[in-house]
Amino acid sequence: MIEFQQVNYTVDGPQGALSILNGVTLEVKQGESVAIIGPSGAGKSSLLSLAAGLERSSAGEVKVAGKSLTGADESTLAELRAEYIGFVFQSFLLIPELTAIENLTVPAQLCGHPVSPETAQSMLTKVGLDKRGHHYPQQMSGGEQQRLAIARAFMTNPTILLADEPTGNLDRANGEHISELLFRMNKEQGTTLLLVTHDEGLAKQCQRVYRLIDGKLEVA
Ligand SMILES: Nc1ncnc2c1ncn2[C@@H]1O[C@H](COP(=O)(O)OP(=O)(O)OP(=O)(O)O)[C@@H](O)[C@H]1O
Repeated sequence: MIEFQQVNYTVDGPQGALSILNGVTLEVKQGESVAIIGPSGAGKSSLLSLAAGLERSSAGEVKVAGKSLTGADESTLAELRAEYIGFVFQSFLLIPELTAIENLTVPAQLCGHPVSPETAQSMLTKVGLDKRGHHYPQQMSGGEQQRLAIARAFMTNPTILLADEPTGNLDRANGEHISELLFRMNKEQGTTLLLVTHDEGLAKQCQRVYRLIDGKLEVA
């Protein structure tokens, strides 16, 4: 479902070219769960961005659902994302002008997966935000915003969920609640999970764990 073949990723840093990924090869099959761990700045978020087609590899090939992202134009990448991918960003990327319910319904509509406010409300209940539907993101705590971002990623029943520190801002109880939700989706809907996490408990629940170090993946 997700394939990286000898992927390099280099960006322009203040002191010239900065190599972030250097020959990353990874295959995640449908329904698998894989965690990526590694030190801060190792390139974990960059790896997820490449898998989502939000960034482009400098060399090698990235494929999603058998389709190559390398050389694909922006509209093809947008279609692939809308069809297959849910993304939980480290910074949430909620829309400040929209209420919690609207943060679920509007992006789903824009991706061509319209959902009713009732469906959105039941997703809010699943993530423990049932009383927050009419609140705006700035009226919610960091952990609540994170749960809303996770609910948004689930709205379209994505084939692939890419999540960057999905339990990062949550206390233990809420973190466990969210990981339970992630793995329930993984089992019930066959969702392919690729997670970046510092949460050892979450990583251990995944079928495979890799460490990203010096631009390369090694089995953890
Ligand atoms: N577009 C860019 N331009 C310049 N530097 C970048 C760019 N994108 C990422 N970097 C740098 O690449 C490195 C890897 O960043 P990335 O966010 O992927 O790491 P990470 O492993 O997810 O870190 P963390 O665990 O702290 O979130 C960092 O040093 C970052 O500053």
